[in-house]
Order: sequence, then structure tokens, then C-alpha cells
Amino acid sequence: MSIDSLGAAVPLAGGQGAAAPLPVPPAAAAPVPVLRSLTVRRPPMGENGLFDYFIRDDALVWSRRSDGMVGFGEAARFESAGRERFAAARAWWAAVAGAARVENPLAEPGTGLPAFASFAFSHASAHVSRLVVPELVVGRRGDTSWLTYTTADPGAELSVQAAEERLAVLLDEVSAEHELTRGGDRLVPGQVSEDGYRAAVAAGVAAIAAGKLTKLVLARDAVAELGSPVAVAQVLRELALRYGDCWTYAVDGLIGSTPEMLVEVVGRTARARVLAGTLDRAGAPAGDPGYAHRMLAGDEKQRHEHQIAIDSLTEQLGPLVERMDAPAEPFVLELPNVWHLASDVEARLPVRADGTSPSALDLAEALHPTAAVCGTPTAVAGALLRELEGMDRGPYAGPVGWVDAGGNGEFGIALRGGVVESPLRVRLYAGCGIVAASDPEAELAETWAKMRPMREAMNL
Ligand SMILES: C=C(O[C@@H]1C=C(C(=O)O)C=C[C@H]1O)C(=O)O
Repeated sequence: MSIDSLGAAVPLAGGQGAAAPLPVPPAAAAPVPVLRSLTVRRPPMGENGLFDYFIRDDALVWSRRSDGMVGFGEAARFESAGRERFAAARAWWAAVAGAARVENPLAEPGTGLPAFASFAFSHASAHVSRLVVPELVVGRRGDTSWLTYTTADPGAELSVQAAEERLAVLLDEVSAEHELTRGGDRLVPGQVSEDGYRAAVAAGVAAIAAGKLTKLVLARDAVAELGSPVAVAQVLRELALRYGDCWTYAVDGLIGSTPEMLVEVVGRTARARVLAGTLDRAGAPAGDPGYAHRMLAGDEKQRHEHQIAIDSLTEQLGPLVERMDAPAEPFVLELPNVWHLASDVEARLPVRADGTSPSALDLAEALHPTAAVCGTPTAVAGALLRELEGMDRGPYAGPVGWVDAGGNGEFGIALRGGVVESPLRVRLYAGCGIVAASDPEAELAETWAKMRPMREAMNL
């Protein structure tokens, strides 16, 4: 059970699977805008796909292998905090989707009315969780391309021409390109110093040895202080180009490229990609093709760490679904900076009495935080990581992604990224799963490897 849903579990009405505990959303407390939206098909995109639209620093982005969505402007926004942050967002989104007038000839997930979202890792975070409905969305899935125009203005003209004109205006206001090799940039320690991190890992290992928990994920931060304003759109392009297997995201200054999928929902199918077990590629010997497999799949500590993460996901997801397929053996995911042990889990979602299935937002709430970013048992690990890290994780390691009016969506775990705190300050975060056999020095080195994608994209 997630930390946040403790004490709030009730069965899903009429679920056909086993009892499906999801907290009931409270009535939407925030004003519910009446949105009108129009989706139109556009000609297939060129070779660059969506990358051609990574040109505004304030865009909302969700993209993988140049498919995905880029959002511009804002038609509506909802913000929440605390233990009810997910439930409040679900209630608001259900009310907005119910009240909206949606014209959508396409059946693709993400068409119609989508909202981008980012949630704080912890209920105790000062970071505000949010849903943002863009005014315009440019989307692509292979050969299918579309444009969605959404407005809360009852007097606005909702037509293809109005949508294209508005898009042209927004794309005209391109963010300034910067020389990526610049003077005056430096990376300084964040709230958790290197020594502080080593000490936290040692304390985590001691707590595990004392039998208080089996796995704990500990993170630290580092701050990029820049001599000139961060060129967000360029950083996103760099990330997306280098990390094609990852999901590149941007929501209100939370940016990065995550390899880990908390949950993707397409109709009645849910998928997750669980990662745990990491090997830095920088130290790998040349000419040894079996190295990563041996060091990860053949290593007891790494397998143990991975199994804990898989078990936590399947235990949470199992009761919510009709059928679930989890592989017996993980595979080795190769990224430019690291290798990971990875498992792809797929599940069939039940149909509830009202004819709907659990949405991406429902499942993100139920699954967050997994053992891959928190630990096991969840409540013990959540409390201990707050104490040992002594920092607010903000949106780091929280769900980031999008949901549409039909409940389809993708929520990655906000890893391998950072938060743009001001044009001259970007806070990077990275963490590692700690088990009984963990070594503080090795875990510290792993956090550096995990910060490498952002540092390289920022040329830092
Ligand atoms: C916590 C992070 O990554 C997580 C921890 C991993 C590990 O310890 O092996 C691997 C992937 C992620 O689940 C991070 O990137 O900050």
C-alpha cells in the first residue's frame, strides 16, 4: 500500500478483478472550467518528428523516440498538495472531463483532452502537484500526427484555422538559443553533501542490518549554477536525442529523461517498466560483451534489489487488475550512461460498474511510491529516507506524465532530471537502492552516473 493511501482504502465499485483498493476521490473543490477542445489530424511529421517542436523553454513535453506530445500555453490548471494530492487531482480531472465538449475524430491515446501532470514524491513536500491542460498540443504516434486546441473562453472560435494560427503565434516566440559551451557554469553541492550521502547510506545499511526494513532508496541533490539562463528546449532536445529509450519530460521546470515507467494505460491494458540494479558504463572493460549481464543478472545483490522492486509493483498492481504478466527473468536495459536490470509488466484492467476502467491517474496513485524509488516496507522506508536525506525531494521520483479524458495516459517516475529553480539554477537529483550489501562509496559513484545525462545535456 502506498504511504499516501494508508487508511483510505475502499474496494473499487463493481470491479471484476479481486478487491481493488483505491481511495474514493472527494468532490472537486476547485472551480471546474468548462473546456471546449478540437483535435484535428495533421500530415505525418518529417524525420525529426516532435523534436521540431522543442523550441520553447516553457513547453510541456512528453516524448520517446520522437513520438509523444508537446503542449503550449495553458487552458486550465489544477494544483494540490498533501496526502490527498492525487485524489484531489482525480476528482478535478473527472469533473473537467465530464463537463468538456470534445470534438475528436482520432482514436489515439492523448488526443481529445489531455492534461500534463507532475506530483510531489511525498505528501509532506512543499512542492505543489499539478495538472496542466495546454491550450495547444502537437502530438505524434508514428504516422499519426495531430493538433489539439483547447479553450476555456466561451467566445473563442474553435476551428482548424484558429488552432493553426494560434500555434503559429506560439511557435514564433521561440526561446533564445544559447551557446552550450559557456563560461561561469559550475556544479555545487546541494542539500545533501557527498559526505552526508555516504553517512546516510551507512545509516541505511545499519537499519537494514537491524531488521527495520529490507530496502531503502536514498537520494541526494546537486545544484547547477549557470552563467547564463538555462536553454531548456535545447537541454530537452539533447536528452531526447541521446536517450531515445527513455521518456523525456518537461512540466513547469521539472525536466529530464526517465528510463522508468510507473504505469502506462491504453484502454484496458496497463504496462510498467520496473528498474532496479544499476551498473555504470563508464567503468566497463572494453571487449567484454558479457560484462553487463554477468555483473547485473548474475549478481546476487543486484538481483535481490530488483526482486524487491518487482514484488512491490506486482503486490500493488495485482489486486487492481484482472490478469498480470510479469517476466520470471529481468533483462539488461542499455542506456548511454548505465545498464539497468529491467522488467516489463503488463496487466489487463477490469471494467467497473459504471463501464470505466482504472485510469492512468488512478494507477499512478495506487502504485506510487514503488520500492524502486522508496523502499520496502513503504511506510518505514518513506519515513527513514526523509530523516536520512533531510531534504524535500520535491517532484523528483514522483509521477510525471499525462492523462487524457478517457483515462489513457503515461506516468513515468521523474528520475534522471532536475528542477529549474530559476533561469540560472537547476537542481539535479539522483538516488540509489540500498540493500544489506550496499557500499556507501559505490552508491555515491552511482548517483554521479545517474546525474550524467543532465550534466551532459547542459554541457556541465
Ligand atoms: C533512484 C533512482 O533510480 C532508481 C534506482 C535504481 C537502482 O538503485 O539501481 C535504478 C533505477 C531506478 O529505479 C534515480 O535515478 O535517481
